[in-house]
Amino acid sequence: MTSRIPVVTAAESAARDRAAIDAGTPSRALMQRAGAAAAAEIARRYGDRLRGGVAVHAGPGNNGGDGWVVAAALRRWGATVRAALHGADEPKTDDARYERARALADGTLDAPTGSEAVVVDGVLGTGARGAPAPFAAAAVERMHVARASGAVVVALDVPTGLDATTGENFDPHTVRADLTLTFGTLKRGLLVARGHAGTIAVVDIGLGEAPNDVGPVLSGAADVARLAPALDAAAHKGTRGKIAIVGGAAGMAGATLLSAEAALRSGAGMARVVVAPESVPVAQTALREALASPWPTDDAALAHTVTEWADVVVLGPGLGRDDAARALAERVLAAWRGPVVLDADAVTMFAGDTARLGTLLRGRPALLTPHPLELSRLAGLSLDEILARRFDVGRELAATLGASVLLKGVPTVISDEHATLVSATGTPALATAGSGDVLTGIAAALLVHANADARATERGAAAAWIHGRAGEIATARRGGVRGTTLRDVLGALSDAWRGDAARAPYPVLAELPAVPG
Ligand SMILES: NC(=O)C1=CN([C@@H]2O[C@H](COP(=O)(O)OP(=O)(O)OC[C@H]3O[C@@H](n4cnc5c(N)ncnc54)[C@H](OP(=O)(O)O)[C@@H]3O)[C@@H](O)[C@H]2O)[C@@H](O)CC1
Ligand SMILES: Nc1ncnc2c1ncn2[C@@H]1O[C@H](COP(=O)(O)OP(=O)(O)O)[C@@H](O)[C@H]1O
Ligand SMILES: [K+]
Repeated sequence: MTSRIPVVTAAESAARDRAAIDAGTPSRALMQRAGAAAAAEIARRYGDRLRGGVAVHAGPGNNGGDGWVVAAALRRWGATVRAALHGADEPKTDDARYERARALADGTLDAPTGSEAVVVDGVLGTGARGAPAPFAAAAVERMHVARASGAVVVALDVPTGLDATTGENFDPHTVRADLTLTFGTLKRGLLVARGHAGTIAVVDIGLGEAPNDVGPVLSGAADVARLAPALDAAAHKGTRGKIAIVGGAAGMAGATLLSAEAALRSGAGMARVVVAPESVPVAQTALREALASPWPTDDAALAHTVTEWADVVVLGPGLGRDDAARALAERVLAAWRGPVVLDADAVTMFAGDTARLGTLLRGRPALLTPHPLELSRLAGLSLDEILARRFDVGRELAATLGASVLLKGVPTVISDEHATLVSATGTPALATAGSGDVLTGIAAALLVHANADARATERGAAAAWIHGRAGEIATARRGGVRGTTLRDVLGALSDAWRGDAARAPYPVLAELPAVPG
């Protein structure tokens, strides 16, 4: 059973299939495993609905082949199955032709009527190129109509009309699935286009252990549990770690406070916000658990409030980007040589100056947590380029900086020279101002609290996972995204840390919930 779940492009997916075939598993066996596992998952999840009939829409390639295996299996198990082949009179691959013939050997399959309670999308998978041709667009339209009248739509491998590599969609010619059963690997596009994929389940088809390369792999609850051990029974506030958060220009103290509270709710023993003098009184009143100090004006104050006090320093929340802020950031980074998290303004202020930032950061655990616009400014690349290369761009920059780069978004990608981790938890409830500050605080706590040999990249990935999971829990409690605030997310951190998310049984290797609107 695979433990590392690679997050792949369409080409990488095909290459992994080919490697398994070259290693001795016939392609037909892979197709049969994919189809059989998909049929079993459909029966397990939608057993009650099977009485309402199943429609299978098959395309001309191997994605259609998977569909014929599903059709045959569900019919054997007693469901009324109807099926249609789209785009050809005969499937175009040997395996798909064989599986269609096998499905029809049990008796003809009528064409779908549109009244079936379960619809299976086997029209296009990883072999799709560009916008769906008219035959595929017509099949997608039929699936939209069925879903609008109450059917559940299950996509095999990838929803038709979704680019498996980029997540680009061709709406209205892209399937909106309730469930996507994806085979052996997790396709990048599914993580970008969560709204189209529905629940995503990665199903084992026996491709074998993933190659141990630097390609992206999915982070999950098990990784967090492995990384962050329980707190010591004899812990005191000193051993639980002290986090100094430097930021909070006038009117922006809240950013540091959100970080501080998130750090305290993630295991840290003490948090100190180091803010503009006028922000000190408000910080003290707003978060009684935190210490508050003004920005240091001399070395003694810097030592007292930051360098000789902290275990981890966060730089950036609400810091501002003027000359004074840059001077403060340089002073802190030069005097403090321990673990740092750089966020927001502290990232942006080094725009076009990555060499200087690399000099300041090298030789210690360092995590940058930019959102795509911040990374675009820092790296001097367009926002479109960052988004198009979101799975790779952080690794390249990390090499220049000697630091880990956590690129926020849907999904979040955390990388250094040696590894790329992908965290795919969260809901749009997190898309509000201050959300990044909460993540920063969690990450800071994890720079103290984690197994000693864990790299900053792994700690950052765990932080992103916890942040997103807290967002999911808060959203579920509020019954939707609207009405959920960061206060709810902070309140859900304790449950996120318990990590008790139910795990789907084998052959599901990983499951990502449908994202609520
Ligand atoms: N490889 C394996 O061992 C395994 C693969 N598996 C399964 O196979 C899937 C990949 O199969 P695949 O490579 O046959 O591609 P697939 O997605 O069926 O599409 C190709 C067909 O669609 C056509 N087509 C292309 N673009 C189009 C468009 N825009 N609009 C309309 N048509 C378009 C294209 O036409 P052509 O370019 O040839 O003219 C061709 O006929 C994969 O997702 C998984 O489900 C599993 O069984 C596990 C083992
Ligand atoms: N739709 C979404 N689904 C999941 N996570 C999201 C979504 N929108 C935002 N997030 C997460 O919320 C955080 C937002 O951070 P950021 O953009 O820095 O916000 P801010 O600067 O306002 O604090 C990131 O961790 C991001 O991944
Ligand atoms: K499909």
